[in-house]
Amino acid sequence: MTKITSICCIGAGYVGGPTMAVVAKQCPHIKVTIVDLNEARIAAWNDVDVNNIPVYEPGLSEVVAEARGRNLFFSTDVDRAIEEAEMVFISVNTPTKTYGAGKGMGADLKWIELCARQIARVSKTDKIIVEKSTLPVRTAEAVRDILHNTGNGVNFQVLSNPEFLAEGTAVDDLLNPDRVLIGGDANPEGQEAVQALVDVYANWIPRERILTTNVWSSELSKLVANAYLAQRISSINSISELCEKTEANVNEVARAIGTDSRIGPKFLKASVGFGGSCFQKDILNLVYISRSFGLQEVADYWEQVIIMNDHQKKRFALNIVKDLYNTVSGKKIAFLGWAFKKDTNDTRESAAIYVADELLNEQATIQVYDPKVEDKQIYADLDYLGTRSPDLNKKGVTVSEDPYAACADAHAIAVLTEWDEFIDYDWQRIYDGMLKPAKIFDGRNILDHKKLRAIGFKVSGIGM
Ligand SMILES: NC(=O)C1=CN([C@@H]2O[C@H](COP(=O)(O)OP(=O)(O)OC[C@H]3O[C@@H](n4cnc5c(N)ncnc54)[C@H](O)[C@@H]3O)[C@@H](O)[C@H]2O)C=CC1
Ligand SMILES: O=C(O)[C@H]1O[C@H](OP(=O)(O)OP(=O)(O)OC[C@H]2O[C@@H](n3ccc(=O)[nH]c3=O)[C@H](O)[C@@H]2O)[C@H](O)[C@@H](O)[C@@H]1O
Repeated sequence: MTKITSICCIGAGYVGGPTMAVVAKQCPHIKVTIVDLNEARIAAWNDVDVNNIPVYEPGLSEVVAEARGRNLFFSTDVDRAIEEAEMVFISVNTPTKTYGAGKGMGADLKWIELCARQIARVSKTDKIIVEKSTLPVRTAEAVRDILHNTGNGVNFQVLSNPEFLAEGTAVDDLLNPDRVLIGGDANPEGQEAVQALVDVYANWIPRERILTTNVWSSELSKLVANAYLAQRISSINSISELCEKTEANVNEVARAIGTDSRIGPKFLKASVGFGGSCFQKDILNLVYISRSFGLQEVADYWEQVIIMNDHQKKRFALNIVKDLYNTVSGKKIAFLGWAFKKDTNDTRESAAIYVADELLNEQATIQVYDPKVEDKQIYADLDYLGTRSPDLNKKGVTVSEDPYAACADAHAIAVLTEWDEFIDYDWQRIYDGMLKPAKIFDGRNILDHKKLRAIGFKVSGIGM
């Protein structure tokens, strides 16, 4: 049986970095090298001040501090790390395609293919290749084909090992996962590779939580898990709109249904809409795959989750306009939060971007405060949409490092991210500094609405 002593991970992003740092922490006997083409990113992972690592996750800098230099290494020398490793994880980005067939729907697998070709070219010894990126079902077939047809005659086993961590809780999720999923071939070589990876995780995860399946079930389960989670959010968000028409309260409805053990309480928090790099991308991918097999009804069913989410983001923005007497032109709206959820500096597909875009179309001026997101990221997010010139985005949006300054002289505040610190602000002070009537649109239902109303705010939540 293969006992793994050296691992390479291609891709030092939000998944590769935390995942492999935890593997290194929990397995001091395994040398883990994380490689990336992005030199700035690797330099940041190697920064002498461990607080400057490029991914903000509670507890991550401590994990990196413990393992870095001992058995955890970050490098741009991709070839060397592949060559030295017995097991190579591929954890590169797999975004939605922006060109050609499947544009806007299918996953762009060009980085996966580049990795496969590089591994094939460089490898001089047998290796286990692990798909850590989220991939369309049957991608392993293509990876295997490239490895076997362009390699140096060495043996490769391809496993699927999708990652289920959520940002903001990545370290906890990795240390104590609900399950780890490993898909491999049924033949003896495939099963030996599966066992080698099971043995890595078994260093800290109880064996009964390590599930093994065939490769295709594993690849597909990742897309389905994200689709189910996102579907719950779109479902409760659809009900939030009905609540607003009927004087029902979506928090009460969520509690009432969530206490049914068959439904369960998680992922029932109505919001301004889900964001993050994966839910939308993975559902679009599922829709695209279904359509490519001619499964129109299946595709339409899942696509509705995205349609509902887009509606929720737009509805939030348009409610602000409506409530501010049908015009926000020249009015200042303060945004509390830009990240797609709390405890992360990640802004990919954040609802805040789309809400800002709608309000800028209405000629609002926006001042953003987010405890972890830098101004250049905010402008990059808006520029990426291509709705208006970078100059106009800079004119319409300013970024503040102080929440009180961001809210000063504003007509309204929109809460876009559920950062805990927002709850405990001195709301009287904020109220005093705002134009009246002072309005709050709580896109996360996190603030104490009763208390705010007592101060004098006009408060709108989601679904109430
Ligand atoms: N972000 C998340 O919370 C989760 C993401 N995933 C999946 O994990 C995968 C990676 O996601 P993230 O880490 O968020 O992406 P990311 O964009 O943060 O990181 C990917 C990294 O791969 C590097 N890269 C791309 N091609 C390369 C190559 N040929 N050689 C070396 N480096 C290369 C890029 O420079 C980048 O730094 C995606 O498939 C995603 O769907 C899965 C679970 C959670
Ligand atoms: O594949 C991925 O990338 C990951 O996607 C999600 O993780 P993540 O996007 O990091 O964060 P979530 O906690 O799932 O939140 C996603 C979005 O939904 C929103 N959300 C979440 C829960 C809820 O009840 N309501 C709600 O609006 C969040 O604010 C956020 O914008 C999944 O939870 C992970 O299991 C998965 O590994």
